[in-house]
Amino acid sequence: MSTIEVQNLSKRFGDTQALEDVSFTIPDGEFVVVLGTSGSGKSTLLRCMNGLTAPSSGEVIIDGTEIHEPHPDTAMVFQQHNIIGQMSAYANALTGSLKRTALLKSLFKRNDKADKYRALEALETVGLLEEAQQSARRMSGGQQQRVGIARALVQEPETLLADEPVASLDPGSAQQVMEYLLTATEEHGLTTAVSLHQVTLAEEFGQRFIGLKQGQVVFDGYADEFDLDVIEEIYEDVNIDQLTGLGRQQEEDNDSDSGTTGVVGV
Ligand SMILES: Nc1ncnc2c1ncn2[C@@H]1O[C@H](COP(=O)(O)OP(=O)(O)OP(=O)(O)O)[C@@H](O)[C@H]1O
Repeated sequence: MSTIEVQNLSKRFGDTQALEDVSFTIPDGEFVVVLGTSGSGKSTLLRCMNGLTAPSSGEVIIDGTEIHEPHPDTAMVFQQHNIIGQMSAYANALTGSLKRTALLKSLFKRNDKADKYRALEALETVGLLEEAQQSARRMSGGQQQRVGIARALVQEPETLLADEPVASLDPGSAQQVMEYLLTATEEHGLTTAVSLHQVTLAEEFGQRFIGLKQGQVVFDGYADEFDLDVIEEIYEDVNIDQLTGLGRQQEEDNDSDSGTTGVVGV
C-alpha cells in the first residue's frame, strides 16, 4: 500500500488546459474511481500520477517521494491491454516480472521460481488459473484485460492505476473486470485509482469518487455523498437518466424482450 498526494497539479498541452490545480490525497488501501466526460483530464491525471506525463506545475508525491518518472512500485493497466496474442496467459503474466528480472533472462524463460509462483497467484486472483496455458489470442477481451491485471500484479506494486480498463468491453465483461480489480486491491493490499466513463459501474464499485470537469476537481467524496446532484455536476450537459441507467430501464420496461443492461458509458 502507498499514500498518493497530488498537490496543485496542472498540465497544459499547448492551448489546452488538461488539468488545473488538482489536489487530493489517497491514503493507503483506498479504491478510488476517477470520473469525468471525455476530455475532462482523467488519463492525464493518471499518467501524471505515474510519472509518465510531466506536470506543468504542482507535484505528485508517493510515500513522501516526489514522482518524476514511472515509480517501480506503481503498476498501470490501460484500456489497450497490449497482451501478446501468441503467448499463453501465464507467459503474459510473467512478463510483469521484467522490471525485476533481466530482459534476456526473462525471454529465455529463466525466471526464478518466485516470479513463476507470483504469475500463477496473480492469474488465480483474476480467476484465470485454469486458463493459464491458454493462448491469449483465443481469450475474450475481458479475459485479456484480466491477464493485463495479472501482469500488473506480478510487478508486486503498492499502487495500481487503471486508465479506463473497461472502456472497450461489453457490460458483463466490464463488470467482471471491475470485480477482479477490487479483489486484487483487497488481496494484494493495493492503493488503487481507476478511471471510468460508466457511472453505473462507478456507483457499484467505487468507495471514493473524484469527479473531473474540464481539468478541475468538481467532486471528491465517498459513496454516501455520491448522489444524482453530484453526477449532474460532473456530467452537466449529459442526460442523467441515460447515465444512471434510468432511461435504459424505462426502455426495458417498454420492451420486455430487450436484452440490454443498465451499464451506460459516455
Ligand atoms: N499529448 C497530448 N497532446 C495534446 N493534448 C492532449 C494530450 N493529451 C491529452 N490532451 C488533451 O487534454 C485534455 C484531457 O485529455 P485526457 O485524455 O486526459 O482526458 P480523458 O478524460 O482521459 O478523456 P477520454 O475519456 O476521452 O480518454 C483533452 O482536451 C485532450 O485533447
